[in-house]
Amino acid sequence: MSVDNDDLAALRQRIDGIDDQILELVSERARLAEEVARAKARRGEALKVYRPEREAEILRRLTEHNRGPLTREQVTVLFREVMSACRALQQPLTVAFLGPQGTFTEEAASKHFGHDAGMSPQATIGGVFREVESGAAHYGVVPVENSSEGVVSHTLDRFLDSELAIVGEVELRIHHALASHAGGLTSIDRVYSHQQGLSQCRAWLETHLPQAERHPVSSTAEAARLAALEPSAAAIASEAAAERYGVPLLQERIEDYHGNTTRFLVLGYQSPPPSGHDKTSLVVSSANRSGLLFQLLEPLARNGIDMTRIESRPARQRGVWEYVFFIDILGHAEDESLRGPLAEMRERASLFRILGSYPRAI
Ligand SMILES: O=C(O)C(=O)C[C@]1(C(=O)O)C=C[C@@H](O)C=C1
Repeated sequence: MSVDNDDLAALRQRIDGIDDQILELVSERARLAEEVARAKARRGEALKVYRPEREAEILRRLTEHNRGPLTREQVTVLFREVMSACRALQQPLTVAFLGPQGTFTEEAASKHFGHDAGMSPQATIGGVFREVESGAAHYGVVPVENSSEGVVSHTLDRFLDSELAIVGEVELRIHHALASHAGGLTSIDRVYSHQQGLSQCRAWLETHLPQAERHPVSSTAEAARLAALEPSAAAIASEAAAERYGVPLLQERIEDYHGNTTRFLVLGYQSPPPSGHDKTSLVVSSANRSGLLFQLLEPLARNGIDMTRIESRPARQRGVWEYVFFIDILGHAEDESLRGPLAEMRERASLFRILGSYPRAI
């Protein structure tokens, strides 16, 4: 054996030793998680297996301690999977998401809950809400906004007639690929995607596929399924969806904006306690008079509360030209700094509902 081979064998032997230690430690951690489940049962909290604030705290601590060479993202993925397995030992969770399989929402749900959660694809955003409302799923994941295309209004509207709370958020970098059996761009006569996919790649399409018809469909995964059936069609979808439906990639990363990111909400019946890095989502409205919005927001401005988003939507049941405002602010509703301003807002509003306080996306 050469010296090089000796080196390699020695290094692999050390890796084997470390893997044995990791296995030993991960097993010990899993046994402790089982003990945590028994402790929760003794306190009458058996059903509260998933603790978003605790998971966020663990991930924050570990990424702060991380000295490399693994990146923050890699450490987060590893430990999310460890927690996912430990959670599944306590109770298998079912997570409804906007399907079908292969959507970006599925990717967001897996990113957040890991691969040991049971995933239940739903055809519509309303379907995801219904699955959680009926108890068929423990949690739901739906898209709420995209950095280049703005709000997913159907998600916001659905909160107006649902008791569900927001228990978490997930941010996912969205990379679109063009997938087709056509072999080359010039043979493509139609492009399928979700409306958001078509919009997020508008400039690319105008430059590279001006001749092709755009066909919006229910999801990017459905687009990949259709492109698999029609040789002269292409799909704008994730690489994972193209692979799932066996459609070759013609071009990767065709999104117009490099930082293209979608934010998803995790829905459930739970109010996570403060984690130290939280966000609060509210829906507010008031009688339609001048200065309404200023009046509602003034307590936030006066107390230096950061507002990260505001959307207005027609109030529907409340009357024509009446609006509700969906507002996100930094902090937890139980934080001392937020209690006063929120109480003042509540007094000024005719509709005031906290949709949830939850750990900020990691
Ligand atoms: O600390 C808890 O409450 C646990 O159940 C343990 C644990 C973990 O694996 O660390 C698992 C699930 C929860 O979502 C949070 C953390």
